[in-house]
Amino acid sequence: VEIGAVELHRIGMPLVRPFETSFGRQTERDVLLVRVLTADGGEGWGECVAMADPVYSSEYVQGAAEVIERYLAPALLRARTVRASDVASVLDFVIGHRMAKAALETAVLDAETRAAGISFGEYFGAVRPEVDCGVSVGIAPSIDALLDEVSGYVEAGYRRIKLKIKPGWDIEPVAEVRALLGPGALLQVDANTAYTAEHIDHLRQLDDYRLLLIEQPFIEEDIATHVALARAIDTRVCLDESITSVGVAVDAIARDATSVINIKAGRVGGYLEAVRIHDACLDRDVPVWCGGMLETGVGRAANVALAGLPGFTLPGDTSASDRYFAEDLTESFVLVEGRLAVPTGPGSGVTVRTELLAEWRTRPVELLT
Ligand SMILES: O=C(O)CCC(=O)N[C@@H](C(=O)O)c1ccccc1
Repeated sequence: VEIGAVELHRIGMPLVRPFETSFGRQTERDVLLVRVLTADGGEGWGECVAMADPVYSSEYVQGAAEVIERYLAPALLRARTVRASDVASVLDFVIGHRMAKAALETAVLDAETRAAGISFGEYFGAVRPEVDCGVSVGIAPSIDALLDEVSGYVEAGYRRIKLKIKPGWDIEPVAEVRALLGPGALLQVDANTAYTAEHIDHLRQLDDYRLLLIEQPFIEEDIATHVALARAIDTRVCLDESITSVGVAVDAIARDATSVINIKAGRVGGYLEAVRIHDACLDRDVPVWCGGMLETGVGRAANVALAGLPGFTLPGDTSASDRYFAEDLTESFVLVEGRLAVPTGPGSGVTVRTELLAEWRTRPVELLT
């Protein structure tokens, strides 16, 4: 596509309930959206998944907006005519800033596929018309509150429960939820790097609860301790924050640090790298699932399309819109028998509701040409 201009949109969306993890408590999303305008009047949208503060990764929304304004959008505008598959190389003079780059690449991909009349699912190689959905459950104020929230999600039909854990909130919540769900239900935990090597013996207790996996117990850079844990426990070790590219994924698998991977397009620089990680994992019989970053329908649509690929054999954090938002920025994603349908329309297949964009805006639109 020929890039005419890039717009940065910033909106605030309250969460229907606080979302607590080992790195903090969130009550709203500060969302940065990128809109690419093509010379022939087309458009494409991309959602930046960076959080308001650099507590999950080093990226944060205001930083992403600035690196797009100052470096990434000018480079894309200078390149003028690009395919989505060119964007990573146009932007690779900037080190890191993967979530910012992913938003731009996705906007170009959306514009390109809309113009070509093909869906993200077709472009990525999705093989299923709908995907099994899991749900991520935050750290709760009490065990009773946790069990209430989990019961609601079971009622809603979610096919997998993921519990956030941290030292002091792990074995008991897992034991109580396992008792509530029964022995066969799909259950996993996510530590978001909250543990250290000293906790390996403690984490061994998780083997009593038939978990699908334990996600990212240690810090992003510490592959060796994930290897030590994988040797010490039966529960599969899954990486999230550590996996920033296909090269890192292949290395972590080769070192037996992980045997299942959470793929988040924003974390790895975009959906094209996400598909490359999927393909590498498929070749190595490593199952993958689609992670989430509380996306609006813009990012959610792309995640659901990605989750349609053959190697996504575990339910992802691809929840319905109402898991996080009273109202979505696009058409709502509604769970049907614990599944979401892969959008079939051109591009992402969803439409940004411009009246809500205007209503929820927290900053003036930035037009970059
Ligand atoms: O369902 C979702 O979109 C959220 C799933 C989830 O738990 N995301 C976590 C994570 O660590 O994977 C997260 C949330 C917010 C910010 C960073 C990470």
